Amino acid sequence: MQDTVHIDTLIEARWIIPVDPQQSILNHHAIAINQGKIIGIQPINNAHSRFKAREIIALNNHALIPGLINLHTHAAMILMRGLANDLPLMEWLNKHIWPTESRHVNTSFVLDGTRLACAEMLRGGITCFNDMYFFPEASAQAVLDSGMRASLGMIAIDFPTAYANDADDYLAKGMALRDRLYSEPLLSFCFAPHAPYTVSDKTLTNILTYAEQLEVPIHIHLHETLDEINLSIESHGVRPIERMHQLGLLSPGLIAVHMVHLTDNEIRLIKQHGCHTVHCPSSNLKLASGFAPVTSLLDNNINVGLGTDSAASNNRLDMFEEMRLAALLAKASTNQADALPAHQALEMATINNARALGIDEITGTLASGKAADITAIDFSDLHLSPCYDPVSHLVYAAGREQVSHVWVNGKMLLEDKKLTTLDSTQLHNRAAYWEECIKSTA
Ligand SMILES: CSC[C@H]1O[C@@H](n2cnc3c(O)ncnc32)[C@H](O)[C@@H]1O
Ligand SMILES: [Zn+2]
Repeated sequence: MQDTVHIDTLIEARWIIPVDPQQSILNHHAIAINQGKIIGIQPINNAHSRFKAREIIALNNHALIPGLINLHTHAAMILMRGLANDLPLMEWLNKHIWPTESRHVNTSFVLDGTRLACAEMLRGGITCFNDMYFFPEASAQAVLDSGMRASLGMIAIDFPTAYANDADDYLAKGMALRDRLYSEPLLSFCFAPHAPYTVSDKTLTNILTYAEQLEVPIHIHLHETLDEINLSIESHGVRPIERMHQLGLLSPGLIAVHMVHLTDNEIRLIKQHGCHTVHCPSSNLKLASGFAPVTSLLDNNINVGLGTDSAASNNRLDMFEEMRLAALLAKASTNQADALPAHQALEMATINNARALGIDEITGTLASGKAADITAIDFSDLHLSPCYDPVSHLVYAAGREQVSHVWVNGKMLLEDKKLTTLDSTQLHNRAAYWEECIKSTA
């Protein structure tokens, strides 16, 4: 007879989907959580004899999955959602987004925008995101307020903004922030040079040196559009991936976002160097950037994660949408119905993303010893009944509206669809304020 173990929380569920290659789906099991960590996953009856929980949450018609991770976003840009639509990337950036950013983006914009984005992401079952934006100290504050996990970009872009004067200033500010918040358990950092067309060789080389010293990943937009590739050939004589290769940036520390226009040789290089890639299907479709060769990347055992990009180009921060689109696009673009099956889409949104961020020992699957970053999906709606395969429903039939509960590091941040850390009324008021500001200068 084993001793009873006193724990914080026991969550019972109809299905537990660990997204762990060693584990299949578990029916009528419970997850035991103590001090922020998963300490056991057992059949419900066994769990009750083994654990005495301060709080028991019975989710009898729900699935529990690892918290979804958004591997590429610019959270604060949610305040520009719907501002400029139906445009290709360069026109969208040059004529609309960059002028608006230059007029309005400051600490308070980023704080309000990132809080609003955290609210949307939590309501959609996202527990962690990888961000790239100006004033990351304000993003950090919003993330801490929300209780989410995040990786923040130490950004660099070779033009001055209200945030920094030049590349060295951007990097100094980013690294000072990292030094200050280094011990925050839910925060991590990436270097985030914006893109090949906005960052010089010198800045990229400096970033590489710092990234190697500090053992921090580099997060960059890469091969997003044909315009980007043509610009690189005009300015540098080579395509962007070749340039990154020449500069020494291709490595397992690189998180390359978009990766839309790739030759076989470029795929070989990415594989050889163990780079991580991020597929952003909605953003690529909406900006007409093209179709990333995701199936070829996966067939070459390249790690492919999933991201939303910003709410200004997507226009949602919805990882259910990205999983479904990734799966459907892979099938249509290869004429293979078995390309990118549902479970693989779920892996991309969880463990693949955690691996890219170097936090796969902490999160990305449901297993004993990992942080309790958990998303519960309610299967009671009519469109999810009957259910032969919960993973199929998660990717092809369910949506973020079915997310009922979210825990990060054992703390419940969404309870019965209600945010526990962020104030929705305040978020509405601040969004209305920014709408007026931006409209007044349009
Ligand atoms: C240096 S902060 C981030 C910078 O990136 C811009 N941005 C947003 N979405 C995209 C995209 O899809 N491709 C390239 N750049 C993008 C954003 O407006 C900020 O200026
Ligand atoms: Zn982006």
